[in-house]
Amino acid sequence: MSFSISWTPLHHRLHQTLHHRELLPKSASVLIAVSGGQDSLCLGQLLRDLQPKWDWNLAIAHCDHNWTLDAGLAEHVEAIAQSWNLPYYFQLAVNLKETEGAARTWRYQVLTQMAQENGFEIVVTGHTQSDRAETLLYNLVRGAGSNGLTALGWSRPLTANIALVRPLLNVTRQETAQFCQERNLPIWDDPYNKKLKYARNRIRQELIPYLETHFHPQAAKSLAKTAEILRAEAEYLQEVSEHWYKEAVSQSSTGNYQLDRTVVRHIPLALQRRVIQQLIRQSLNHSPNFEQIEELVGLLTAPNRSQSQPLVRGAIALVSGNYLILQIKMDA
Ligand SMILES: Nc1ncnc2c1ncn2[C@@H]1O[C@H](COP(=O)(O)OP(=O)(O)OP(=O)(O)O)[C@@H](O)[C@H]1O
Repeated sequence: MSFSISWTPLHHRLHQTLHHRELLPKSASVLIAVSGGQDSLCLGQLLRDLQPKWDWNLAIAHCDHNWTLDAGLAEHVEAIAQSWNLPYYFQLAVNLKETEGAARTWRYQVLTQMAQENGFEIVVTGHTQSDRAETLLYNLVRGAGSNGLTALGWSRPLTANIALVRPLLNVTRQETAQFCQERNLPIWDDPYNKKLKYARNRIRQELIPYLETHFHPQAAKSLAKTAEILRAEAEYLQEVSEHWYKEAVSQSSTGNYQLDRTVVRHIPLALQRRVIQQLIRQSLNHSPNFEQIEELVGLLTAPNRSQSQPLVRGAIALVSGNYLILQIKMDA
């Protein structure tokens, strides 16, 4: 049986966002990552409502952490998928550490694999504007460059053929809660959300309310806006630095990656740092920290034969004439 529902302002906003940003093409196969929480339930319901206009092939995915406090959650999400008449995919974790980081890494691996094995081109998550603000603060206090502060983009590739899309980044958590209430969606009350030992929860429940009470009533919205501005700037810088990296990089006769210092020495510092970051990533498969990058920036103008402290796996950067060479230890 098919019936149409009338669209709310939230439906229209999502529809327009999807058009403007070209996030979910018509007739695409879309796997909706549903945690059982208000944001992903709201996303699932909205996409179902918009489906007749877009002709997507929708399905639900749930990753079961297999943690004690999650007992019953997977069945709850499965029942929702059934009531929505959508295929349901799920994966059970084995001995997953009870930390935010471990859970997140595992979930993205599982979602990617589910999409790959079942022919989905896009995985969507229910991340909201509120998540974006929290992520920005979380990364800011740890010390981040514009990449870290761009905090959750609208889309990124998971593999060459599969994209991760976050369609609700201009929707607040308050709006998703209200939508779920209006549509009577059965939100799973996640006990882990209440645990203040998790940094994200403390930011959500203590820091943001504090900022909104004492500094700016729309602090979360402003932070999300900053993330949006920084994202475009970071993308631009990345594009330019990739150009310079290609200009400067080569491989020595022994196969080590090297930069031509005469090329990199005169470009702006912001680009030097990114070029060096890329050199270390490509040759050592390692994301360098700020101090490691700064040390190598210093070598761009250092005398011949200068060298860095050992980097990861004992590799060092060495100045040889015009070149800054990353030397990987053969026995590493
Ligand atoms: N167990 C799960 N199964 C399927 N999808 C999930 C699960 N947990 C989270 N998600 C998806 O990820 C979105 C964000 O969830 P949450 O904020 O809990 O994750 P997070 O670890 O903070 O993510 P990130 O670090 O990517 O921000 C949810 O809206 C949902 O789409």
